[in-house]
Amino acid sequence: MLDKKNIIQQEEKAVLVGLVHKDQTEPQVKEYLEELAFLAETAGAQAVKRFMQKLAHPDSRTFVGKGKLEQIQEYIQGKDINLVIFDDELSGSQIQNIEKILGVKTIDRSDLILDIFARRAKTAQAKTQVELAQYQYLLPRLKGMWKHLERLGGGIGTRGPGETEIETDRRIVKDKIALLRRKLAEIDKIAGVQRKDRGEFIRVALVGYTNVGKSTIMNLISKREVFAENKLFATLDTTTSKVVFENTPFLLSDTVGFIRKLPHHLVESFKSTLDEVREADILLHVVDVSHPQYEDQLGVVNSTLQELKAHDKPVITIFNKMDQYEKNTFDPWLEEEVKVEILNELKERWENELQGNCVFISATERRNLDTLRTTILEKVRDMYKIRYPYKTAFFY
Ligand SMILES: Nc1nc2c(ncn2[C@@H]2O[C@H](COP(=O)(O)OP(=O)(O)OP(=O)(O)O)[C@@H](O)[C@H]2O)c(=O)[nH]1
Ligand SMILES: [Mg+2]
Repeated sequence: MLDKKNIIQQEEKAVLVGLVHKDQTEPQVKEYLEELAFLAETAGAQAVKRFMQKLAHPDSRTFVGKGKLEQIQEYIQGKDINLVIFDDELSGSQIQNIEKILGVKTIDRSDLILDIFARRAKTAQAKTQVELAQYQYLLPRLKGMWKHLERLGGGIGTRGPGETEIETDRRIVKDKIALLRRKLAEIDKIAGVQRKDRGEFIRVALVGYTNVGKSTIMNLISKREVFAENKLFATLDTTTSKVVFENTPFLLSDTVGFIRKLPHHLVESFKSTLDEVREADILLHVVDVSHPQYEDQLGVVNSTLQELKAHDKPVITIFNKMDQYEKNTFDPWLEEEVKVEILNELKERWENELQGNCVFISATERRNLDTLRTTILEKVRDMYKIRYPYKTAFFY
C-alpha cells in the first residue's frame, strides 16, 4: 500500500510556486508564499526560491503556464533542489505533468499541511483524524501517485501499474476510509461521554489562527504546561483545564489553530476535536496583532467558525503580542505622545467594531493580564446567570 506519511525529509530544499488569480493582488500572494515558507520550515524543509505568475485561471494541465514551468526547470537544473511546493491544491494529473517536466517531487499546500499534522498527531483521535484526511485526499489522486512513485523508483515494477492495479488500490483506500470512519466514531462516542461527565460548568474555548499564542495564554491562565513554540500547528489535541477566578470555576480549552486554505478533508475529520469549540459557551478569539496580515487571519477564523456553526457565541477578542506590535510600529525617534496616540487609535477602532468585547495584551511579557482576567470573569458570570441561574449564588 502507498505510504503518504512524512513526504518531506529533513533538510530538504524547496522551491515555492504561487499563482496570482484574477481576484488577488501580488502583495497578497507574496504574503501567502511567506506563510507557505513557514509551513515548509515547520515540516523541516527550507524554501530557497519563490516563483509567482499572474494568470486569470490556472492551467488545467500544469497549473502554471508552460513558460513559467520552463523557468522553474531552468532554475532547478544543476542545483540541489528536492521539492517543489504549490500554494494551491493540484489534481493528480497536474502533479503527474509537472513532475514529468521538472523531474522533482511536487506537492501542494494541502499535502504539506497534512504532512505536518501527521507528524504532530499524538493521541489516537488525532492520528485517526489525520489518517482519514490523508486517505481522502489520496483517493482522487491515486493514478498520479503511482506514476510519482514509479519515477522516484519507489519500489514499484518498471512497467508501471495497469488500470486493474489502480482499481484494486482504489478499493483498498475506500475500505481503509470506511474503517477509519468507524474507528473515529467509536473514539468520538467515548470523548462525547467524557465531555458530558464534566458537570455544570461554563465552558470557554481559546480559538484563533495558528501561532497566535493560544497555548501560551492557556498556560498563563490555567498554570498548566501546554506545548507552545514558534512553529505552525504546535497544538493538535484539545486540552481542557478547570480554572477558578475569584471563586468562579469554569472549564478552559486550548484548540487546534486555523489557517487559510485548510484542506477541506482535514476540517471534516477534525470536526470532533472542534466539538469543544462548537459546544463552548464563550469563545476567546486570540489574534496576533503584530502580524502584518492579522486582519485577514481574523477573517479566516471567523469564516471557519461559521463553517463549524459556532459563530453566534459570545466572543472576547484577545489582541496578543502587543510587545511585538510596538516593536514593529514604533520608530525609535517617535515621541511618547505619538506612540500613545497610535495605540489609542488601534484600541478605539477595535473597541468600536467589537462593541468593547476585546483586550490588548502581551502574553510573554505578561502585560494587561489583570484586565484579561476581569473581562473573562465578567462574561463567565453573566453566562452562569443565563445557563444555571440557581447556581450563581455560590460564586459570590
Ligand atoms: N512577542 C510575543 N510572542 C508571543 C506572545 N505570545 C506568544 N508568543 C510566541 O508565539 C509563538 C506561538 O505561541 P503558541 O502559544 O504556541 O501559539 P498557538 O496559537 O498555541 O499556536 P498553534 O498551537 O501552533 O496553533 C511562541 O513562540 C510564543 O512564545 C506575545 O505576547 N509576544
Ligand atoms: Mg497551541
